[in-house]
Amino acid sequence: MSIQYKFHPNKKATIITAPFSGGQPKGGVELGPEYILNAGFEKQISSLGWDTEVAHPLDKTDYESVKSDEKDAYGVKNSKIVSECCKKIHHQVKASLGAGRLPLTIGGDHSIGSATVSAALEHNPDTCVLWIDAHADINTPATTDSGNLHGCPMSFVMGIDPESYPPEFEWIPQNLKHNKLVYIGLRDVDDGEKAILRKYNIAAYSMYHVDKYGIGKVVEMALDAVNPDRKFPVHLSYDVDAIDPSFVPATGTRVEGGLSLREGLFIAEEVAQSGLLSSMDIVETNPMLAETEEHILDTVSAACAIGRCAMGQTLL
Ligand SMILES: NC(=[NH2+])NCCC[C@H](N)C(=O)O
Ligand SMILES: [Mn+2]
Ligand SMILES: [Mn+2]
Repeated sequence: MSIQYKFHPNKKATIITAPFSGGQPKGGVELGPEYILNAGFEKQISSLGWDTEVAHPLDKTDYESVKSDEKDAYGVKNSKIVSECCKKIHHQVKASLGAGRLPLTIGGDHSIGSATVSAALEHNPDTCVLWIDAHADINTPATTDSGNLHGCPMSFVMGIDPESYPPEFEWIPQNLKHNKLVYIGLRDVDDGEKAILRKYNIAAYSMYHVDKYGIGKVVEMALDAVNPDRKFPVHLSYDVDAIDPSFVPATGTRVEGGLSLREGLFIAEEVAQSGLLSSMDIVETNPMLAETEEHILDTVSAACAIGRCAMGQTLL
């Protein structure tokens, strides 16, 4: 039986490329979308019955040559280009949703999460967010040590400590409520982020919970936390580093002790089964950090598989 998508009954999707690396210092993550598309991703999604199109909102803008490793007066790096890139992605995600299509944004680093999540919420304010990641990405410019903006998108969308934001981020709609976000896969959370998670009582399932309860129960608890009646649209923001680096080596902030590949794919399958998927990101694939050809293949294949599972591929 094929899955019914409540918010996308006509099964139309836009694959949105976000070839951008300015949210973190390492080069190569901007090549993620190209590798994923070259692996045949669009065909894989259309084979599942989706009417697909591909959008390139960043066009050929050269962000790489203007990227810098200097923190600004607010303690973060590259605010101008991150903001500019996010604005373009935000408008594309909103346009796709407005046209009745499921936006599937492929990165690129996770700084674009503030663009996609805020767009999903503008389209439907009931949307809840499943953030699958080793990291919480909820630093504010005041709490971040690294100054890397891919570690901050969730604070921007929630409007946590807005006085600390560079003016470039004033446009981001602060439209995500604290009870609408849930994490799975966490295992490297900064102290300032832990304080934020506690202060706002944000639902979070770390690898400890995955080991303790099993992934099936954890996904159920996660959906219960943000979508108890299973009626709200789901934005799935998937950082490939949630999966253990032994399966997904080519990513910029690897953390040992992650999800098995099957656990990682199960999350996407279960979101698909809920029928509530409305929009999605797959980010942080960095082919340049591979040490071997096999590393590239493993990582790109995992990114494609995450997308296929969320878009309705079943094992039988
Ligand atoms: N999207 C990611 N991979 N984020 C990693 C963030 C790491 C760290 N918490 C930081 O703020 O820099
Ligand atoms: Mn991460
Ligand atoms: Mn992330």
